[in-house]
Amino acid sequence: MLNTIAITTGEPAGIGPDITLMAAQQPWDAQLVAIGDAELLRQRAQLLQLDVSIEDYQPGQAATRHRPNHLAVLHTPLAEPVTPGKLNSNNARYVLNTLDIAIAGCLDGSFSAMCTAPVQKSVINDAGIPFSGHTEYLAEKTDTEHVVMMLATESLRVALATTHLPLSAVPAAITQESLSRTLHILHSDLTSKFGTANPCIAVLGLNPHAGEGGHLGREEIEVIEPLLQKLREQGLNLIGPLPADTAFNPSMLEQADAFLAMYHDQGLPVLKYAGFGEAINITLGLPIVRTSVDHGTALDLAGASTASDDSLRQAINGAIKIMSHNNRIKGNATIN
Ligand SMILES: NC(=O)c1ccc[n+]([C@@H]2O[C@H](COP(=O)([O-])OP(=O)(O)OC[C@H]3O[C@@H](n4cnc5c(N)ncnc54)[C@H](O)[C@@H]3O)[C@@H](O)[C@H]2O)c1
Ligand SMILES: N[C@H](C(=O)O)[C@H](O)COP(=O)(O)O
Repeated sequence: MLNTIAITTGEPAGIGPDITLMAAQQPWDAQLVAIGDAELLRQRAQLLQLDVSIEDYQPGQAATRHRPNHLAVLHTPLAEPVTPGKLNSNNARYVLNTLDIAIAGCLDGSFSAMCTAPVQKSVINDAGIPFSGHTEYLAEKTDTEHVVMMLATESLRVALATTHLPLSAVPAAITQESLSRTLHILHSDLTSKFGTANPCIAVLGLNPHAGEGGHLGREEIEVIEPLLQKLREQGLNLIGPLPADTAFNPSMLEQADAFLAMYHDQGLPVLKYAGFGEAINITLGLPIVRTSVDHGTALDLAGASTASDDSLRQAINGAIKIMSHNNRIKGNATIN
């Protein structure tokens, strides 16, 4: 079956339109449908001197394999014209409209997966719409109580126990209930989406040196370790809580299928240092498949021909791989 992947083109003043057009230049074993303003994409292609023909996509039309240098666009109108690099909060609703269309299409089966180009969280909030990130927005719009953000390269996967919240709010958000849900989702999605049976998960501590036996914080002793022990008894393969500074050592990198960091900037700098531009962001625990780039809107590069589309291409490939894995599992389930 040919998969149809919706690509939300992200913040219109950023590099989302640019990298979508760049990725459209190559063949894909899927149908790609960009969700964004068709005229914006035409103008950006002209500015970047990319020979990509923008074609109208109508919802429900038969799926056809992506043709290089063509881009099917489900036209979603901007509120106001865009200057690359210049944010305009009047276009914030447009950005959310593109996400809503992709989510609805994934839920009703029109799309097999969605792949998101970066959005500028600040300008959406400036428009008066509270917005923490795609991860939280997707959870809310799909009525999913708990999701997990995971970024992955070919050789390293880092998931987060907490996502976009101020550092001062992190300790209170690390509860046994939340950690337990996160670890169950991580365990189950590493198996179902990545084919890793009985995945080994290395869990980081919250405090320096994982609390140094309680002298540098007690969350490891009071919250994390007892929970890990309980989950081990339920069969999860868990290591930790590990001191975060030494957790990413060669032996642990060899052993662990994924790392769980307690907060955004504990885990993501390591991952992005290891593979910025090649990593992808996957939301685990959703009823739909969503992958994304590992970078932001790069306003400084919009319309300038210097942005790389590597991470978007990886994100599209990641979605295709997850879907083929899901299909294999469904096939096996039918045979068994
Ligand atoms: N998936 C997403 O929607 C997503 C992800 C990360 C950040 N953001 C948002 O993006 C905005 C800007 O964030 P930031 O400045 O921290 O990060 P950024 O990734 O936009 O930029 C960091 C640096 O990396 C460079 N860069 C980024 N993407 C690149 C690419 N594809 N090719 C070449 N160079 C690239 C930029 O030019 C800049 O120098 C923020 O609002 C942030 O929340 C969104
Ligand atoms: N935390 C992500 C990163 O650093 O790459 C980024 O902010 C995107 O998050 P969402 O996918 O939730 O928008």
